[in-house]
Amino acid sequence: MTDLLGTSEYKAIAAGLSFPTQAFIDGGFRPALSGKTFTTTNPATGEALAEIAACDARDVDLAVAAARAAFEDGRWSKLHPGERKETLLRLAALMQEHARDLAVLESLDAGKTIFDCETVDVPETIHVIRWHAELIDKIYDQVSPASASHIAMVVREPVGVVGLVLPWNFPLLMLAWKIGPALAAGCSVVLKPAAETTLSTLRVAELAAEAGLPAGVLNIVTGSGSAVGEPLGRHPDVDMVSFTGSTATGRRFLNYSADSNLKEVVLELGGKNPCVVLDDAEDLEAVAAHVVNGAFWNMGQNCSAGSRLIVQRGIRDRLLDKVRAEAATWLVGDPLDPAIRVGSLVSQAHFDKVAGYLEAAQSENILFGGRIVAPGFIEPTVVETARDSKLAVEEIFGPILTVVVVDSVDEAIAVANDTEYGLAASIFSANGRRALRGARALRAGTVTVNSFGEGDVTTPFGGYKQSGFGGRDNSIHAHDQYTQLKTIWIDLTDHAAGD
Ligand SMILES: NC(=O)C1=CN([C@@H]2O[C@H](COP(=O)(O)OP(=O)(O)OC[C@H]3O[C@@H](n4cnc5c(N)ncnc54)[C@H](O)[C@@H]3O)[C@@H](O)[C@H]2O)C=CC1
Ligand code: BAL
Repeated sequence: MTDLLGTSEYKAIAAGLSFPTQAFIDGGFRPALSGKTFTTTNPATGEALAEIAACDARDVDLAVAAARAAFEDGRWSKLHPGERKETLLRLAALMQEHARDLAVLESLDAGKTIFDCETVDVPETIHVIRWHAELIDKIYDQVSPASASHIAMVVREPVGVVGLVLPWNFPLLMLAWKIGPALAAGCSVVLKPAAETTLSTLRVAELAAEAGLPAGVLNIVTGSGSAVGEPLGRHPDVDMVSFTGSTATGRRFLNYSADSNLKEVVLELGGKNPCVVLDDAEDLEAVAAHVVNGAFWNMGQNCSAGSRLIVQRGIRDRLLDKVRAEAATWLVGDPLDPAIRVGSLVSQAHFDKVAGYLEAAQSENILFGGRIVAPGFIEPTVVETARDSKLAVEEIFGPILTVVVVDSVDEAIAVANDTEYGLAASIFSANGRRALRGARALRAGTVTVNSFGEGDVTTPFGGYKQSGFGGRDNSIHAHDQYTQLKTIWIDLTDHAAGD
């Protein structure tokens, strides 16, 4: 467990941080070709943090060309997997060396709590990079069950130049989920961070160069979705795109692919994830802790947030008492105070969106919270509502938990599945068979039983329905995104000898 510092010590670190602000292309930092920049701010204070290169399609072209050259000459793609592993392990070690600075940078740029950055985001990011590095020299190719006169091999090859487009809610962790398997597999990367949260990504690029990652293998193009994300999605020399973000933008990437070179597309999208608590659930304090963590962790800005509590009537009152008591312990405030669990929403625009839902909640049955604490800061809010209300149906991506009361297990499952999304779900019951039947019936990529979570790096993560498309992040299955299967069929017949 990380030893946390005091707020004043974190503020001192923040004041002394230095980090790159330009795009990282072909092994070096450079301004946007247009010379333009955009301002990134600390959403908790509104203060400007840095001016960052505002790239456009011409910078994307440069980055893709650098990535293609690196891929084709094999400076990374053709290395022995063990050599790629060593470089990625050096990167992980450098990130560990600079873990505290990375945590503070992440907190400043995203409004995330230093508690989460120190205890989850940064350590988990390092773990994920290490895990994929360690995996890559332990994956074997296959030989098929062909006849004695043939050998048929099924080999994995890196897919080529990959475009990775990141969201702002877990900037470092999503970076690791994507570059970990992509680089381990031997791909070259052109990565676009979310404009709101670019700084930690650029710092990792700097560390990757220090770790010995060859030039051109990891390129970071900074800027907006329309100026950088779209040209990357449409680029004819990008072989695949892996995207995490909203369902609306994910849909665009399918169009970009269809309109350009039919690049492969993997989408990890939104969610409105049900947390089902049945009448026979036990240890309601623990259940409430999971419910509150699921709903309010990272200010609810989590695609797998357990944002819909579906509770059986018989347990409603007792559970909600515990939920209220637990939510009251989640203090809202300065993200650099390690006692704080709810920091700032990521941006003014996102705050405005969530505040709109909070406004809608005022005409419902608010059971806890319901207030704006300060610009950017919304207190954890629990609101009972009809199953088909806007609050219960739409992805809010903020600290607002809806509660829907049901009368039976069947109704609970039906309400849980009555959504266009299917990313994650939880079910709480002391009856093992009932819980497992529920887990099988819930239409979601990850279902947790008697807990909230999204698994770890060892288990695949991705969605059913409009929560996902084309592949999975995490686990050995993440490597399927970044590799092609090639069949090599060898005829052993010696025609000259007649056998
Ligand atoms: N599934 C998830 O993890 C996330 C879901 N969201 C949801 O999306 C909502 C909107 O947030 P946004 O930041 O606007 O998400 P977004 O999906 O638009 O942004 C994600 C990434 O896509 C890029 N992008 C945006 N427009 C693009 C375009 N036209 N072409 C190519 N790339 C583009 C962005 O710059 C960013 O890097 C949130 O309120 C939340 O509901 C947001 C972030 C993460
Ligand atoms: N929870 C990890 C994936 C995401 O929220 O974007």
